[in-house]
Amino acid sequence: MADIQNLESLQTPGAVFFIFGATGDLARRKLFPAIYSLYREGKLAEDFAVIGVARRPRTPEEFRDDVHRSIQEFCRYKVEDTAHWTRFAEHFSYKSLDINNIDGYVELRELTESVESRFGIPGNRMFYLALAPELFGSVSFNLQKGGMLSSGGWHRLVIEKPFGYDLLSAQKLNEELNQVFKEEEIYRIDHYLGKEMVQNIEVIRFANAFFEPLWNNKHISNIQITLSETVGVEERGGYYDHSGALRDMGQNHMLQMLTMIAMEPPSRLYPEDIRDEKVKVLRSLRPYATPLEVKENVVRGQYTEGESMGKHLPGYRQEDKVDPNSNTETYFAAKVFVDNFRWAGVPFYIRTGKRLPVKTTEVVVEFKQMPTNVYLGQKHTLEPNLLVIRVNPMEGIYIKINAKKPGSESAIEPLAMEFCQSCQVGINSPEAYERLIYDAANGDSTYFTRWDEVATAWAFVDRIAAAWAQNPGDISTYPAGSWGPEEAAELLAKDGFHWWPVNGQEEDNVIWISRG
Ligand SMILES: NC(=O)C1=CN([C@@H]2O[C@H](COP(=O)(O)OP(=O)(O)OC[C@H]3O[C@@H](n4cnc5c(N)ncnc54)[C@H](OP(=O)(O)O)[C@@H]3O)[C@@H](O)[C@H]2O)C=CC1
Ligand SMILES: O=C1O[C@H](COP(=O)(O)O)[C@@H](O)[C@H](O)[C@H]1O
Repeated sequence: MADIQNLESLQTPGAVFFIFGATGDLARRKLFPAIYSLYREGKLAEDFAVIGVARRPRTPEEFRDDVHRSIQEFCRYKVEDTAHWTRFAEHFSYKSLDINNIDGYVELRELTESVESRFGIPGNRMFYLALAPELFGSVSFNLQKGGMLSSGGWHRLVIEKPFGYDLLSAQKLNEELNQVFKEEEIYRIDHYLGKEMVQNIEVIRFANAFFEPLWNNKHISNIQITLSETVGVEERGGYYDHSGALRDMGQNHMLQMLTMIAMEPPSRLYPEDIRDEKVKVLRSLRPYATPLEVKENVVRGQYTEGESMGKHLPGYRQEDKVDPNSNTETYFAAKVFVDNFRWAGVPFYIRTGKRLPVKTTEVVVEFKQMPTNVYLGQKHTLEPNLLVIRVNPMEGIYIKINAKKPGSESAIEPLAMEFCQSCQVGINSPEAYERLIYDAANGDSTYFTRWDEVATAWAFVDRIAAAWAQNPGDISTYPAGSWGPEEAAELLAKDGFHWWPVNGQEEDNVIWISRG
């Protein structure tokens, strides 16, 4: 394993990065731009190579043109210097190959060995599978059979979500992968774990003496996690209609964020120590015992036609490649409990959905009210204190406190003290995929999901999915461009809470003090 204490100063070790699915959407929008950003920042050593693999024929020049276009469109750095571009692009090769056909792997091995000898790469190979999950098993088996795993260096498999459709299919997939790769060689991507502010949750919690003593059920009344999107299903209707919001966002990104908020401090910052703490949280999630409990605690919804920013939006059932009678949820909200000493009795409210009014990822930690309100006589109700962690698109944190209105005798007003990281750091903030590719190349698995995390998350989610499957038509609707079904507000109202506004849509009465 790399010396993870010194990662910030490391260049990646010499390696070949294989991108299986190199003609696909993920490679174009995320992977090529991430590799280019790492190169621009000097984080990739010169002894690297990228081999793109997919069925479509491409000459090396055509492939490099694809990469160039993707960078110009999606990367935070643009290509400006031709000589610099040529030096970067010469590291890229392409192999047209049907993953299921073993014959092509002989040529792939020959190409790999010639590239390794040209750039002096010591046999380290990282296989990034930007492919449909049905192909994961076949490709890993054929990599072994085709002699791609017998070079002298390390071999790592990076795989995209979804990791299975439920616990059973995930177990089957994992068994297939384990026939070829050891657990420590498998890097399961959850790109939310690569986001700056998701990683910052750990620092905010474990590097600030005034949060940790309050971070428990004695002082926190509830926690809200929102992952809202304005987009619909775009071109991914075929995949999404089979998946739905619970599997697409809930099983992975939402529960991973919850673990970062709820985990105990690890004794050391080694990957396995952190992952041990995260899996303990997942094991402590209170399972819904009956379909009735699911109904009472989990809201599901599907968007109908609506409007956003003056634009008419179609309903989900009218989207491309979606069944016109589909009951797939495009929204869910849930009340979740973490049954351990720290969190007993504190509800975690989580929600995600497509076609909501704003794109945002935010965590709101709401603190308990003061034991008594000494200002009640002066007719002041006190707002609860909040800590808000903004993950996306705004990055930063703010705390909301009550303060005396300057100049008045007794008026109290809520005051938000904000650090806006995205305002300060802006364009230099690394994209999630940059960080994750960099970490995988350096052998740091901290921000990848371990098998027991994936399995435990599926076990929790499967109960919800099974209850829904008993009554598929029992789904609420919400107009596209709204905040989801009304039942989601009732979920909190029953407990005396409400969803706090997100993404800068704060209440008018708050005074802002910002740095950034
Ligand atoms: N796109 C995104 O934003 C995200 C995607 N993901 C996941 O990433 C993975 C890839 O997604 P995405 O890029 O959108 O998918 P695409 O459908 O756009 O791309 C799939 C790629 O797989 C290649 N491919 C398909 N079958 C074969 C085969 N038999 N042999 C060789 N290559 C093959 C295709 O190339 P060709 O047709 O030339 O063979 C293409 O390059 C999926 O698991 C998805 O769930 C996860 C999060 C976000
Ligand atoms: O994994 C996924 O994430 C995206 C949202 O990611 P973000 O980084 O833009 O917040 C979501 O649109 C997609 O459906 C899902 O598969």
